[in-house]
Amino acid sequence: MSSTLIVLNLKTYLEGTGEGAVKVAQACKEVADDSGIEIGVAPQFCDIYRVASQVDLPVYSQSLDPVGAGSFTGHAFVQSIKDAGAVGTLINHSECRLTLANIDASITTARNAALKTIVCTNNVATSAAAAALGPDYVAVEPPELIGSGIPVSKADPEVVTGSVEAVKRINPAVQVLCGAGISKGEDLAAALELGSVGVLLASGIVKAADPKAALEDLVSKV
Ligand SMILES: O=C[C@H](O)COP(=O)(O)O
Repeated sequence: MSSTLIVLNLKTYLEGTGEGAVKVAQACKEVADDSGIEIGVAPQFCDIYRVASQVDLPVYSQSLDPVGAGSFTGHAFVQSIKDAGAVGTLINHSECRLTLANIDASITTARNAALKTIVCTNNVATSAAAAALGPDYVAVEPPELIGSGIPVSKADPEVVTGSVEAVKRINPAVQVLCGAGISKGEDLAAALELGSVGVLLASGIVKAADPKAALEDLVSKV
């Protein structure tokens, strides 16, 4: 496997019993095996167990709550997420934003459970702030480009290079992903050219008529 990382966020695009998530995850696994590029998938909470137990690929939670075992209701409990088979979690996605204090607490909670952490950010300043909290990855995504089909690597390359530079300056151990509008091989190649180590993406693959073909195109230029 190369050090490039692709994380496919299924958001709430797939309705039904979770079979759709398993099918997309299986396509990710096949393309990862063929390309040698690590591909992870972030399904709905309730599909983590189904996906992780049926497909041998890294599964991420779409978020988690910084609560321990005990008197907490309606929270995404880290130990349940881990026991369901997740290896990591997104934190502070643009569609599930947290306060800075809760981002910090979520990173600590995930790290204590040995889950990888991907903190999403919306600009260079928040990438710098996130890097100071020491996650494994910062994933910079301008919200206006999310789901737009317009790749961040073309529309706003400076937010990627600026985040890479800021993160490196603040905490060189943190790696940078980028996302928003990424769907094609040229988008991933451009993202890597800009200094990120991979991409966080969703609609371009999940909503494609043939997600496996879309994934094959995504990795075709690396
Ligand atoms: O989590 C994924 C990002 O929000 C990007 O979404 P998108 O690929 O649909 O633009």
